[in-house]
Amino acid sequence: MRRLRVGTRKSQLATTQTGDVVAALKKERPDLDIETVEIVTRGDQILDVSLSKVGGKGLFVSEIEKALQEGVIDLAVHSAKDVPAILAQGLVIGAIPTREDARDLLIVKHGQSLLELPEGARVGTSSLRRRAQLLAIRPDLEIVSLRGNIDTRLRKLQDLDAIVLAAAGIRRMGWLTENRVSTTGVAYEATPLTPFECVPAAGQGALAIECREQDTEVRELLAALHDREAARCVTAERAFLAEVGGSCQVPVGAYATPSFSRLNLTAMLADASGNVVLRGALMGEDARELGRELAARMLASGGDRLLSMVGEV
Ligand SMILES: NCc1[nH]cc(CCC(=O)O)c1CC(=O)O
Repeated sequence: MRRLRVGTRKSQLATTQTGDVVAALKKERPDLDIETVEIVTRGDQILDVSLSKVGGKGLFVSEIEKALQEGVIDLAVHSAKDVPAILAQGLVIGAIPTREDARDLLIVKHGQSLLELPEGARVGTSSLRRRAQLLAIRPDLEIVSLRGNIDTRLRKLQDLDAIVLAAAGIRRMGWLTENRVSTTGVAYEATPLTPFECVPAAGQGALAIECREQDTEVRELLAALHDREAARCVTAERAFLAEVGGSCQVPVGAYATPSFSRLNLTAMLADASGNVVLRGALMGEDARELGRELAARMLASGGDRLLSMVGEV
């Protein structure tokens, strides 16, 4: 086996996640020579503009995909929710490891729940999906744009009443114990938002390891890290996303859970103000088909009009 080069973004979360995957690979194959290659993406460089304005989450992934295509790296570890619905030419998701908590976490400065936050409280998030769903429950909130890595965002809570982050990232960093988020010098109370309050983003909480389609050696190696159940759920969610044409310019959520041999998929489409939140749920056997079918039904029952309004917000 040749030497393996693993690509990662440079953020603390990305390098931690990549470190976990590299450790798992080394355990599987102690003989491998594995090198980590840090790649600075445009998404990491442009921090002063909201993602929905600069072209979406693909910005975190496209440079890394190029490095894969060119053979500069052999595999890349992504947060599954940052991976666009359609991959670059010649690339595949070689493995989806066991999923972490998929929920969003409301992290509050003074320990209240979403319903207890004071009138007009300032809540930081740049995600249109989170914004719409928070405003649907609490229209009085002032949603403040918040970008940067999760460590940066946690620091910005200093000037706000609450922020929303994915539970998975905080947990993987080792900063979440019970309902408490603590990192250097700060500790805050946190409450998970249920998927009924806030449908998570497609793939949230899961990692996606991308590689070249033709690279059978790497694909065989990655099969050892694959979690079939997590992959089925993420596949259904991503099929929904692909069908609605979603990037993070659209408030869209999709979350699947296994239910015996079937999957239960819940999805959400909204306008950015949270005035209209369309939810749907469907069960099915085939993950891809389920995602497509729920998307088709929700688009047909008003979702298509919601999506066409998004540019106007
Ligand atoms: N877009 C940034 C991003 N990509 C993945 C995660 C969290 C970890 C995950 O969902 O696996 C985050 C931060 C956040 O939304 O809080």
